[in-house]
Amino acid sequence: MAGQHLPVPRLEGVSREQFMQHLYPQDEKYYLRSLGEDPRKDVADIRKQFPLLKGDIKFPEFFKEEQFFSSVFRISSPGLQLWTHYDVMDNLLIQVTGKKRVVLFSPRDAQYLYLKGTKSEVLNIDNPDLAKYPLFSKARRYECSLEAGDVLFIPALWFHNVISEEFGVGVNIFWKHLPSECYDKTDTYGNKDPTAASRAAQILDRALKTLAELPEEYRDFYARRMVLHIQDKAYSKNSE
Ligand SMILES: O=C(O)CCC(=O)C(=O)O
Ligand SMILES: [Fe+2]
Repeated sequence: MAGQHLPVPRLEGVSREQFMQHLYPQDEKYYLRSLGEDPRKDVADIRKQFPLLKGDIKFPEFFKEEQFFSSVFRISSPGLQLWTHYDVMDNLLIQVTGKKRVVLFSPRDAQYLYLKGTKSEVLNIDNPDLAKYPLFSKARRYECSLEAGDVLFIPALWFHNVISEEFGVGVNIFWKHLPSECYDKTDTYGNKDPTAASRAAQILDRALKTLAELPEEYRDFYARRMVLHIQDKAYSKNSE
């Protein structure tokens, strides 16, 4: 617009570096996790959402095509950390560029991880608050470093915590290890518990409400007996 003065950024006292840092902060954290066409209904498939990359991606032949669940494009900024969580599908995590540290915990160590849903409440796994999370010190950590070209197999239910040590591009592939009908049909992220597990958890909630009808001393006694019954009937016999 002729004659009109447009606002010019005031740069007095600000170096070019400072200004650039303001526009493109180096410590900015970002994370791309690709989604399906309709994120609520469709699963991510990098071959569909990024057709230009299709030819560059060759899925390792570890499973049959009908077991395929999703393939997710992941881009992370340096320093980005993903909290400890589990997914319900088998997973190949492929590092394309950059470096990542992955810490894994066995599903058997779930009792030490202070879970809320699929996530651990212990966010700082390198310097945990042991006053708040005393059992965490019992969790055995398995650590590895992924560099460009590395592929990590993360079995279903194994907990993982990921730090991108550099800007990183990766792809992961989830596939079904159990028969298809065991999984929740509404799951788009690969992290909804198998339907039998969710149903059992609901029934347990009902059992707990029923136990609450008893006075504390009785409730405690019958709750302990139920724990023993669960251990006897449902724990795997080949522990460790
Ligand atoms: O590497 C990442 O950014 C996250 C990996 C992850 O959680 C997964 O593949 O399930
Ligand atoms: Fe994951």
